[in-house]
Amino acid sequence: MCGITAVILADPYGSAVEDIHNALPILQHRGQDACGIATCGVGGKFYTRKGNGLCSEVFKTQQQLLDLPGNMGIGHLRYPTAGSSANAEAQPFYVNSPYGICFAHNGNIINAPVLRRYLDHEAHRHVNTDSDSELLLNMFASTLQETGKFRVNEEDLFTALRKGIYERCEGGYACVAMLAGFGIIGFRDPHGIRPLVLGERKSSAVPGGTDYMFSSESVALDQLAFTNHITIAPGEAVIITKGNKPIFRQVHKQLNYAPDIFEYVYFARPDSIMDGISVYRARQNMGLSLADTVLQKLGPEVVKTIDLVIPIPSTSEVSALSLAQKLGIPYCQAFVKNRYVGRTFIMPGQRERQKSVRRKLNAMKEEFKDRNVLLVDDSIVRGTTSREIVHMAREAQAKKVYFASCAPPIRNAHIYGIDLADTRELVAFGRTEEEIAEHIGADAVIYEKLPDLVSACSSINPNIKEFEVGVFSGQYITPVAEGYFKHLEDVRGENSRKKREEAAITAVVGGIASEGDVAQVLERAAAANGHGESKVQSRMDISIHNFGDYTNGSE
Ligand SMILES: O=P(O)(O)OC[C@H]1O[C@H](OP(=O)(O)OP(=O)(O)O)[C@H](O)[C@@H]1O
Ligand SMILES: NC(=O)CC[C@H](N)C(=O)O
Ligand SMILES: [Mg+2]
Repeated sequence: MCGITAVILADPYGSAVEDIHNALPILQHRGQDACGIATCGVGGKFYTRKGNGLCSEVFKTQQQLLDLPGNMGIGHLRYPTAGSSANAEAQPFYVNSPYGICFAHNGNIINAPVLRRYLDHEAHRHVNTDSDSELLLNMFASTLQETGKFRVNEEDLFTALRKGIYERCEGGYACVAMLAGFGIIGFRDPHGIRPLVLGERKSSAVPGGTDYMFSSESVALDQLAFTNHITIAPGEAVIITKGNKPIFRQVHKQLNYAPDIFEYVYFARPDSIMDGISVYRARQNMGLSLADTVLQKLGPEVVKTIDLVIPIPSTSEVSALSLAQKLGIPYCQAFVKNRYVGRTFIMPGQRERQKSVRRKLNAMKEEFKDRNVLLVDDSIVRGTTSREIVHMAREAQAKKVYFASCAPPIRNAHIYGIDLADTRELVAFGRTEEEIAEHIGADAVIYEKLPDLVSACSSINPNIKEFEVGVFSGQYITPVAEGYFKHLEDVRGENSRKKREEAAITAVVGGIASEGDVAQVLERAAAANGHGESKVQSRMDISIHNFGDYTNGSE
């Protein structure tokens, strides 16, 4: 998941960067690695600022915003799922031909190697990075180029989207684009895997004029006073040109409407409505059904002995409260979160994630001491949080520690938006529930059942009958080409090799380690790469040598 937004103001002299810059922190939970804004000013000139870091780190001064003039623009927050986390892969991307296009993407393309080959061998376009988003942009640009026209119109754009993207690119995508001097575009994949919503606001400068904003989540529209939210349908594209009303077009026939259920579990903010489903209500429902499963699995006698239901801040708080209410057990926020530490799961690097759990959460000992506690989290993915948290509860002298997850066991890769090198990173991979409990140190682990999770969401909007649940079931909504998982592993392996080498060079140059040490550690790390537990050993070796955190998701 990443966060995307695009704005076009009715006022030709207005400044779109203000709204975009205000929207990005609201969507920050969708991507913490990189951030960027591109605007289009007088004469169709683009202005861009982007780079690695949070929004507040990339945009530090007022001048940096003043340097982005123009009444339309697009913004992006990145959580890398393809390519690397290099600065060069921060979005929006830009191509100068045809017409000048800026582009931002949320999602993951699963036939990237095919597209890359096509762009190189047949379309002869230069693709500068390993990002799948840059491929999408070039597929669009290359097809648009085929019109050979001096100036394009909306029809040409819809056709280029259909031929260049919908018919050739596979995976999950919600995108915004901006054509120099022309307008903005928003579109969504034919399954509606990734979200996109449009809102409008009365212009404060032009009587009768309307400003428009696309956003990954409705919460950004709410907070910036954009109303009349319209969910972009799967396979639908919307073009908004300067001073005009949006043109909606079903560019590709809607395949099965299957939003990614993980948006409701973890990605999205609770105060967003996605595909007509309130994330808050969906999480409440998850808590209610999980309460039933806890009762079934532990039995009423054990449940009676539980003193407290404790959420793992922040995402699980809504579900944990409804679970506690249903079981009639007191709810206690016994883990306190440091509000200045970001989301742990979407951080790059296992070492960073582990350190962050302890920096982010503190257990109030008085609440745990001599009590039986039921900890509730939205999901257990790598087990980084749950393992650490259970230890913290034990250190605080809890008696029994049960752990409940609002999502079922995750045993498969998430191919449309979670950065995982390989399924062996998943704590549930190849483990039974008992083994997972043992691994994280809990007395028992209770998981939501998949049909319960689906109905927690679909009961709110019965028009959405299907969800992308591949991460739980292994059955993905789009066909997955043979060799795709191997390709993912190779790309991530290659990235972490590069990072290892960079870290080693830095260590030698900085006098932290000798060349001999480095060679030895690199050799061991390379040999261990991809072989389960032995990776941990190599990671420890490297951290002993203080090379910094070179790991990028895959290790
Ligand atoms: O099993 P794991 O690999 O640890 O991943 C799952 C955890 O990561 C997420 O929390 P995160 O800290 O990212 O965000 P939050 O504050 O929104 O809960 C999620 O809410 C779980 O707590
Ligand atoms: N999380 C996302 O949506 C990522 C978008 C794109 N695949 C990237 O890695 O930059
Ligand atoms: Mg969490």
